[in-house]
Amino acid sequence: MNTPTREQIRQAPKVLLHDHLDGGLRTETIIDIARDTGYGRLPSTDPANLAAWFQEASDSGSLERYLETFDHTVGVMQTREALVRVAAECAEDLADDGVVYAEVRYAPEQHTSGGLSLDEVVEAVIEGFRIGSLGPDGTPRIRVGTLLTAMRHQARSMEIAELAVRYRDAGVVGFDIAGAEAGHPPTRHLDAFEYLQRENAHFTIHAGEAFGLPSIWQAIQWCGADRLGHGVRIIDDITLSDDGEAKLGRLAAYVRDKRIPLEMCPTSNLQTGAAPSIAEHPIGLLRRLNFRVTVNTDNRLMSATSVTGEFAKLVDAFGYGWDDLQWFTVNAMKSAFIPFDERLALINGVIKPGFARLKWQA
Ligand SMILES: O=c1[nH]cnc2c1ncn2[C@H]1C[C@H](O)[C@@H](CO)O1
Ligand SMILES: [Zn+2]
Repeated sequence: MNTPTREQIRQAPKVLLHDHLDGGLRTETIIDIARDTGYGRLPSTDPANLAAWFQEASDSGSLERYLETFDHTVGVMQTREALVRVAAECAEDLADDGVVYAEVRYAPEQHTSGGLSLDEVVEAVIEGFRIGSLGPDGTPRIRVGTLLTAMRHQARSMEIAELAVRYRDAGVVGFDIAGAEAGHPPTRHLDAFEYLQRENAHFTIHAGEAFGLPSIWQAIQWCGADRLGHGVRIIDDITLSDDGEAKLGRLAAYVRDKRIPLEMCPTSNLQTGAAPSIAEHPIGLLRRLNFRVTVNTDNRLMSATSVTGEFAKLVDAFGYGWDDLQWFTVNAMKSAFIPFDERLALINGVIKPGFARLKWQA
């Protein structure tokens, strides 16, 4: 079996569960829309400088400061035209990166200052994903599902959860909460999570990124999260002895036993200070211990990354081979919020044959 090169990784059929729509805009698009809509606060109107600005400003080591950069992306996503364009380009960019299934999230409540209703926002984004998913021959190259996020410092989670249920048959596959984690525990939104459970709906919760085990514990044991956004701090409940043997605390054991998916985003974690380097990122240990680890981008613009980029960094840091990359990918597909038979069809019909072809390529 060969060692995966970057170009081969790009060609592999990949799955992405944690990617923010407002964290993945093309810089040219931000500049175009800012010009057309009169948004005058961009730090630069040169695409390369603007890209560098986003990356540097996101490198602060603090989640709160990292989140400030979204003012500019959200700022240019306030019209139907802008939302359709951004979503279409997102689907195109992911398909060009070899992603075959993606769940992309954003917070509808942040896109109404130009006068759109929540429903109009959701419909514009779904339309953009539909357009951007189509290849030149008119057949889809990628499947994109939407996750609707509620901002954890706001009080609109119930409304957004209802929105997610209302659009569940039109392309919305789940719900999430995001934003500053410290001081905003998941249980603040318990009514929304309980409502979703009664509706048999799926949700993930950003937890264990900028705050530790109590956040993860609440997300799972109080709120009933299907998956954890990041979840890196679960390592605080794992002790390693000198000979490398790991002892799992009760919460870590629960997460592993129940196969709760971890939506890990290595580069983003370095920028917000949740991990010191890729080589020291908890993903290495969690993969070794067979937690249900998935690999994600979080914010492609802020981290200047892609799924291919994240995989390539892990190959470099941990010496991962094709079997590891396929394992992450199958984990992600198993953990997706679409029906079981559709997940299985993608695993057996697209992912496994695609990896098999690349593994033995000369
Ligand atoms: O990694 C993250 N942690 C918490 N919140 C985040 C992260 N990345 C993006 N967000 C926020 C900022 C966006 O405006 C919002 C919706 O996508 O979600
Ligand atoms: Zn995120």
